[in-house]
Amino acid sequence: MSVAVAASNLRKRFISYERVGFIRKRKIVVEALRDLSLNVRWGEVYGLLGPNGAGKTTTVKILTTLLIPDGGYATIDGHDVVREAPLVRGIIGLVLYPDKGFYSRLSGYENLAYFGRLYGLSKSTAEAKARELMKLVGLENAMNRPYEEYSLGMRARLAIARALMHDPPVLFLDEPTIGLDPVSAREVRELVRKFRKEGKAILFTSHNLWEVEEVCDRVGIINNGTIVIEGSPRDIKDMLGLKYVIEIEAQVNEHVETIREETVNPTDTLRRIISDAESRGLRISKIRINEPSLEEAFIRVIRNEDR
Ligand SMILES: Nc1ncnc2c1ncn2[C@@H]1O[C@H](COP(=O)(O)OP(=O)(O)OP(=O)(O)O)[C@@H](O)[C@H]1O
Repeated sequence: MSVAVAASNLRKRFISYERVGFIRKRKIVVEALRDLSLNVRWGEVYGLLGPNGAGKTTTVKILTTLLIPDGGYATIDGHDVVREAPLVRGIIGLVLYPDKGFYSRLSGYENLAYFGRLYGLSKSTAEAKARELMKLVGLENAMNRPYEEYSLGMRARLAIARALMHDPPVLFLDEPTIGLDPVSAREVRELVRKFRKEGKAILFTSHNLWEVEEVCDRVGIINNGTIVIEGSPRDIKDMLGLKYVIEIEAQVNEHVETIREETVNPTDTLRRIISDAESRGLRISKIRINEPSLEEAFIRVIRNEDR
């Protein structure tokens, strides 16, 4: 699988001011990114996780040409995000939270058609695409209602539709399910899986770790501006040595025995427990395996880092 998004040693500093007393201000330097590197492959959903202020949005903004890094470089399909910014904009779709830039008096459909024109589509193509995408994101019944009347969930769906107007092969979805009800959030996850199947590369951020675990092939946990651990959710749990809990209920005649073991290697442990139970003439009636969650991994990583 080749690389769609490549970031190498990205650095970004913000100069800001904090108040000291009523009038005086003191200059502060915020190191938002410190040598951040990551790759997203074609046909992959990459989840960027991190606590508030870790640098996720800054990373997304650099990769989508909205911010210029102070150091390092990044490419999208081999094109430099700074030197070839206009070209890069043509091959990426972006959903940024909170979404901005829709025209409140225009309908959802008119907004999409308008952005389609900005992407260089002809009037008829933009209108056809707008109709198709309103349907895809489940807004066909609200096509002609003004944007200002849209609920939070409808706005989130429209933002996804806008990101798809020019059919980009690379998608950046910054908290695309925030504020969505469970049914709508599931529909968005299904859309993301559909895009992956089509071979698109998707960078996804969310604070919902359960969701990230369900949708992402690989995850990078970012803290204080750099990736501190990366891999599939399973790999990350293994790297941290998180324990699975295996519980087995076994019977001999009327007697029920519960065997419970914590392990980092569930396959081998399960095999051993089953063979021990069988050699003792026990009949296994229930097996339960509790997998550690990505949330546990996340908390472990961030706590260790902050120590
Ligand atoms: N324009 C700016 N000026 C000053 N500081 C900024 C600016 N934008 C971001 N920062 C700082 O950079 C750091 C990283 O911010 P960023 O928005 O990338 O975090 P994040 O991981 O997306 O956080 P969240 O999960 O809260 O959205 C934070 O300390 C933030 O205060």
